[in-house]
Amino acid sequence: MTKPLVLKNITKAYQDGKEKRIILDDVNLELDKGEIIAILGPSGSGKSTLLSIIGCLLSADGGELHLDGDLVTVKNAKEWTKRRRDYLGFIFQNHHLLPYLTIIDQLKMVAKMTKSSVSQADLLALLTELGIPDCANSYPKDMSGGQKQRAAIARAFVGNPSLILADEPTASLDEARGRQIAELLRKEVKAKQTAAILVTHDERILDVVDKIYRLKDGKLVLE
Ligand SMILES: Nc1ncnc2c1ncn2[C@@H]1O[C@H](COP(=O)(O)OP(=O)(O)OP(=O)(O)O)[C@@H](O)[C@H]1O
Repeated sequence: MTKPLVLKNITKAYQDGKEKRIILDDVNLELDKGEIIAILGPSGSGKSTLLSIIGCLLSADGGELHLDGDLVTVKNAKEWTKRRRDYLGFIFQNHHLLPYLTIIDQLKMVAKMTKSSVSQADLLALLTELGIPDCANSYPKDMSGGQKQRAAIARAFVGNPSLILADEPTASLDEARGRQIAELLRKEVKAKQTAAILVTHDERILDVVDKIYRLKDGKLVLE
């Protein structure tokens, strides 16, 4: 079975004055379809760096990144954009919704960009699954933080990506809403058999994930 993500011996270092600081030191990771994992680690441990490499936003110094069986070697930005569109969905700490489009129009735009043949009814069904059918024609400014994050999850799933990358998706929400968002994410991952990586400091949501990894001293370790 093709895995949504395989990382082999990923390395990354940054120049710090005259010194080279190793941030990722032979990181290996595999995800199966329908698997949701969390990556924890103290501030500065390299979580964003790792997520950026997986998200085709930053090149590794060494190692291999395979998305859905496709080896991503090209450093050409056009190829990266295509990889992001074909394989990935992103969820950020602060929703990143467009202020000037209604939610349904934002979903339609992603459907068009990813060339996926979803109907308006499919998109409305997705919003219903996420508990915000009434927000279809709303603008982000008229929605609560939790509703916006639900819309951001919906947007990440449009186009059926094989892997969702979520960077601190609950950080801007209170405990109850944070949990609801994490549980919804898990439900969608399982229903759609997408894989997902949650980078988080939020230890309260760790029971929704299948596996917990910690990034420490450049190494990714399974708990
Ligand atoms: N472009 C860069 N040039 C030099 N150093 C960098 C660069 N980007 C990140 N770093 C350093 O690499 C280390 C890892 O940063 P990264 O942002 O990946 O950590 P993080 O675990 O995501 O932290 P946080 O939880 O605070 O977001 C940090 O020490 C940071 O200062």
